[in-house]
Amino acid sequence: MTIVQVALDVPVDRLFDYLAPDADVADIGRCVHVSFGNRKCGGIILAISHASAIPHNKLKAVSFIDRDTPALSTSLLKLFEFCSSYYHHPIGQVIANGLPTLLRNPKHQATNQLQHNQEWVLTETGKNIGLEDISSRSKAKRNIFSKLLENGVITAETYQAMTPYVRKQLRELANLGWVAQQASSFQKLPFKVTSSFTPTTEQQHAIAKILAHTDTFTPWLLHGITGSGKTEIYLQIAATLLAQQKQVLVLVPEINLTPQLEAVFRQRFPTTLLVSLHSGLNHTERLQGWLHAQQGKAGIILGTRLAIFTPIPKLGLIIVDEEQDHSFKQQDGLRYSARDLAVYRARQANVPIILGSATPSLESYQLARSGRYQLLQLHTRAISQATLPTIRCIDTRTAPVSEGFSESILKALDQSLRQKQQSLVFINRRGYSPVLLCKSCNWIATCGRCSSRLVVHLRNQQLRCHYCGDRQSIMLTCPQCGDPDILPLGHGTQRIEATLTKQFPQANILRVDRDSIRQKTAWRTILNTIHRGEADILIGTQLLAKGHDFPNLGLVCVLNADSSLYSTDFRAEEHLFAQLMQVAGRAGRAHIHGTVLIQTEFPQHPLYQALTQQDYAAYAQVLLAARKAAYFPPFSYLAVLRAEAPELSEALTFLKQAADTATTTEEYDSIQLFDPVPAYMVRLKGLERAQLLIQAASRKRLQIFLDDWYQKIITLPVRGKLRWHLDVDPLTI
Ligand SMILES: Nc1ncnc2c1ncn2[C@@H]1O[C@H](COP(=O)(O)OP(=O)(O)OP(=O)(O)O)[C@@H](O)[C@H]1O
Ligand SMILES: [Zn+2]
Repeated sequence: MTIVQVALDVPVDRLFDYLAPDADVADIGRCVHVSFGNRKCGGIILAISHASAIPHNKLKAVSFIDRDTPALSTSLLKLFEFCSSYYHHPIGQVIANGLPTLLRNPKHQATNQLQHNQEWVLTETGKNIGLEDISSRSKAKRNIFSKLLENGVITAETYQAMTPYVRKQLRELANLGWVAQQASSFQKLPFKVTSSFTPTTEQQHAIAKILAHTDTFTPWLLHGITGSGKTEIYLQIAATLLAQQKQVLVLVPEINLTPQLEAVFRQRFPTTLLVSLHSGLNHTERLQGWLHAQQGKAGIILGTRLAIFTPIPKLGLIIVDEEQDHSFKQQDGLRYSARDLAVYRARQANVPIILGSATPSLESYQLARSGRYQLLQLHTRAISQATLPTIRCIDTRTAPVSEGFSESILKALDQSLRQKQQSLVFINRRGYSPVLLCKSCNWIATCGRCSSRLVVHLRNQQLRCHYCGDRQSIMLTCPQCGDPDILPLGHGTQRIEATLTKQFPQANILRVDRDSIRQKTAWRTILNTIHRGEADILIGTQLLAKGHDFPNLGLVCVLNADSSLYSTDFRAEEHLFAQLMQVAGRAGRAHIHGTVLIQTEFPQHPLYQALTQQDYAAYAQVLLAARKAAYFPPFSYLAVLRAEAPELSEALTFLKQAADTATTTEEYDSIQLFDPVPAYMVRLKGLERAQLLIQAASRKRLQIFLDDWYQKIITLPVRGKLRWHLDVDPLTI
C-alpha cells in the first residue's frame, strides 16, 4: 500500500493521506489533485508512506499526479517547512501562499501554460545589412534593428518594452530574410555589459569586496546615502553572476518600485530573460514567470515579497533593496518577513545577499555593528557634482501656516518654478481632509466598523474609511445637532492640490497617491510624465518617497510629519526618520543642489536635529539605546497573539485562556507573557481586537516556547466569529 501525504490549503496544520499505488519518492514535491470533503483541490506531496492512521477502506485515492511539471525542489520544500514552523502557520497554507494558484488548479495542467519564449536573432543575410539599408522614415524598424546589431538578439521582454508594433515589424524583417525566430535559452555568451559610467571609488570598493566572496553565504548590509548609486553596485555584481550562468533574485518593497528597477535591469541585461513577479500579474503571467524561474531560464527574478517563494535552481545572489521597508512583512494570513526569509534562503543556497538601504532597519544595522553582517558604506553621491541636499525645519509655532503652507514654502516653490526645476510636496495623507467636524457640537465623522475617522474625498463627494474601505456620501448637515456648519479639517493630498492650483495657476501640478494610480497603466504614465519634465510640482505620499531618481527635482517640502512623532508604536520614530531621510533624498540627485523644507512644531526634537544633520548613524545610536533600555527588538524578540471577535470581551477571554495554557516552568524563565489588552485600534471592519505580547531574550528560546504553546492554543475551543493568529516578529504592537 503506497500512501502520499499531501499538504492542502486548509487551516489545519497537518498533512492528509491519500492512496496512490504508483507513487514513489520521486513524486515528493509534485502537485496532486485530490478530493477533500466534497470539493476537488490541488495539493503538494510532501511524503510517501506505507501506513496510515486512517483505516484503509476510508482512504481516498488521488485523482491525478502532475508529472509533467517538475517537482518542487527539496530546498524550496525546506523553505516552506521552515516558514511554517517559524511563523507557526499551517504548512498547506504556507505552500498555497507561495505557489501560483494555477499550479494547483485541478482544471489546469501547468505546463500547457508555458509558452516557449521566443526571441529574434539576425540571419546570415541580416548580419550584412546596415542601418542605412532601412528607410529613415521607418523609425521603429531602425530602432529594433539597431538593438539587434548591438546585442545580436531581442528577447520577448525587450521587445515588449520597445514599441507596441514590434512583433509586426519583426515579422516584416523576417519576410526580408534578415531576422529569424528561435526558442530562447537561458542566456547568451559573450555577455555584453554596457555601463555608461565608471564606478566611484566607494562603489568600486563595495563591488570588489562582494565579488571576493560570491561562493559562500555572506550577508552584506549596503548602507549608502540616498543617491549614492547602490543600484549600480547591484548591477555590476549581478553581471558577474549572470555571466557564470547563475540566477539573481531581486526583491523590492512595493509593486510601484518594480517598473523602474525592472527597466534598469532590462536595459543593462538585454539578452537575459527577466521575470517580474508581483501582485499585479494575472494567474497565467505569474505561473509563466514562476516556471521560467524554476526551469533556470530566467536569469533575473525581480519582484515584491512573494517572489521569495520562487524556485530558483541556480540561485547565485539575492538583493533586497530598501531592506528596511515594512512592506516586506506580510500583514495578514501568513505573516512572514520576505527580508528575513531571504537571509534564510541565501544561507541555505550558500550565496551572498545584499541588503541595501540609505536608512537600514535597526535590526540589520545592529547585526552589522555586531559583525554578523558585513557592513559596506557609501558616504557620497554617485554623480560627481551631486551633494546631499540642505535640510531646514520651519517652525510652525512662529511661522504662520495658511491652507497647509507656510510663507517660506510657497516662496521656495515659486522660485523653483522660475528656475524650471521640479518640486515635490510630501504629505502622507490622501483624500481631501482627514476629518469632518461639526463646529457647533464637535461631532466628528467616524467609521461605523473601525475605530477610525472618515476621510473627506471632496472630488467624489464621499467620506471614506482608509482602513476598511467603507464609503458614504458627505452629509450637508451635522447628523448629531443638525447644524449646517460642518467643515473638513486638516489637509490631504487633494486639498493641497486645490490650494497649489489656486496659488500657481501656470504650473503643471501632478498628484500621486493611491487614488490617482488606481488604474493599471496610470503609474507608468505618471512616471513618464515626471521624467519628461512635464510636471512642475509633484504632490506625493509615500509612493514617491523612496527609490525614485528624478534628476531635475530640486526642492522637497514636507508639510506635516509631526503626527507620528509621539505615537505609541515603538517603531514609529525609526519609521518616520527613515521616511523623511528617503523623501529628502529625492532632492538634488544630479546636477542641481537640493533643498528640503520641513514644517514642524517640534524643530528641537532629536529626530529633526538628526535629520537636518543627515546623520543616520548618530540617530540610530539614540534609537538603539532607547530600544535597549525598553528591552525591545533588536535587544529582545517578540511575538503577538491577536484575537478578534464581535465583542472585545470575547477576544480578551480567549487570550486569557491561551495565556493560562502557557507552561511557565524554569525552562521558559526568559519568556515574558504580558496581560491581554485591547489593541490600539480596537475596532476594525466590524470586529473588536485584543492582543497579548510575548517577549523573549533570544530567538531560539522564543521559538521553543512558541512550538509548545501553539500546539496548546490550537486545541482551545473557538466560538462563533472569534478568530486568532500569532504574529512572530511583529512590526507593530
Ligand atoms: N559611478 C557613477 N557615475 C555617475 N553616475 C552614477 C554612478 N553610479 C550611479 N550613478 C547615478 O546616480 C544616480 C543615483 O543612483 P541610485 O538611484 O542607484 O542611488 P541609490 O543609492 O539607489 O539611492 P536611493 O537610496 O536614494 O534610492 C542615478 O542617476 C545613477 O544613474
Ligand atoms: Zn472602517
